[in-house]
Amino acid sequence: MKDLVMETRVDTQTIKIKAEKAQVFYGTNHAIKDVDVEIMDKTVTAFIGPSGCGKSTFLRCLNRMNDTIPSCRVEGSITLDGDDIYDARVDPVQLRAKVGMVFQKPNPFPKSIYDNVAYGPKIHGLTRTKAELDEVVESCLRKAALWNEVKDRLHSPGTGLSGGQQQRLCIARAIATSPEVLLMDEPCSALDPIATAQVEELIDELRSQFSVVIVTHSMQQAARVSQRTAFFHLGNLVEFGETGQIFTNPKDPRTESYITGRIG
Ligand SMILES: Nc1ncnc2c1ncn2[C@@H]1O[C@H](COP(=O)(O)OP(=O)(O)OP(=O)(O)O)[C@@H](O)[C@H]1O
Repeated sequence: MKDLVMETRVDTQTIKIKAEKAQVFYGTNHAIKDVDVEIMDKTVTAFIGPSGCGKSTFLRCLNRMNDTIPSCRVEGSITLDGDDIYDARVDPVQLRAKVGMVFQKPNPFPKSIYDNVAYGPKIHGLTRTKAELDEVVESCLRKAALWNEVKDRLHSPGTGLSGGQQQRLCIARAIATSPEVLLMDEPCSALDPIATAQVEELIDELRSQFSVVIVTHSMQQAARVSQRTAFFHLGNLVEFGETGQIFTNPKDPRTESYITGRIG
């Protein structure tokens, strides 16, 4: 594992998201227990841990995606730039423009490539003219490393692209609202190794602009893309620190068992 860990340093100390004593229940199932986490700006944070440990549940708390699950209840405090995201005055749609999300399975809208990216800026009124919107679409497709492959077919359906291209289109769509944080739930699990490498490269570029939080089953991927890693086990956050330390010198025996393949 050691040789895979990138020696990148966390180059900012600004906290974007802070969770304190976060709890999540699905009915009586206590899925997340007392989690305290600080997500730093311009940093990639990886959530790792065995299946069912609560990584996706906790990720979805960070932009209130769990609001859409009727049995789900969130307690504790989660703030973005110091403001409580669960405050009654917070509009979840506005929150999700600031804290965007990319899912495991690429899910482009049944619209053109152009309209997939233009959708967010349009509904949030971020551009005034067609020319401005064209610029945003082009710049997001470029940032998502997709422009050259689609520039001649912007009005073809997004669903007609390959899986890897569709995932990069979903990333372009997510960054079109200029988010401050991008949540990615196993974004490469449906992709082949080449498309995975392209998305990983993209993640590294995106962190110059905002925070990225990625759930991954691949410890190699966590080691390659993240600067900080959180290890979850049975709904608890067991250990959270710099990725190099977690993979080479874990403090908790449960983390060590997981990264050496003894649990999970
Ligand atoms: N929509 C849901 N409704 C009810 N229970 C859920 C729901 N989603 C997750 N859970 C439960 O919450 C717990 C944590 O699941 P979660 O999917 O967050 O784990 P995970 O670590 O992301 O797992 P995986 O790696 O397999 O995706 C599990 O007990 C799961 O059954």
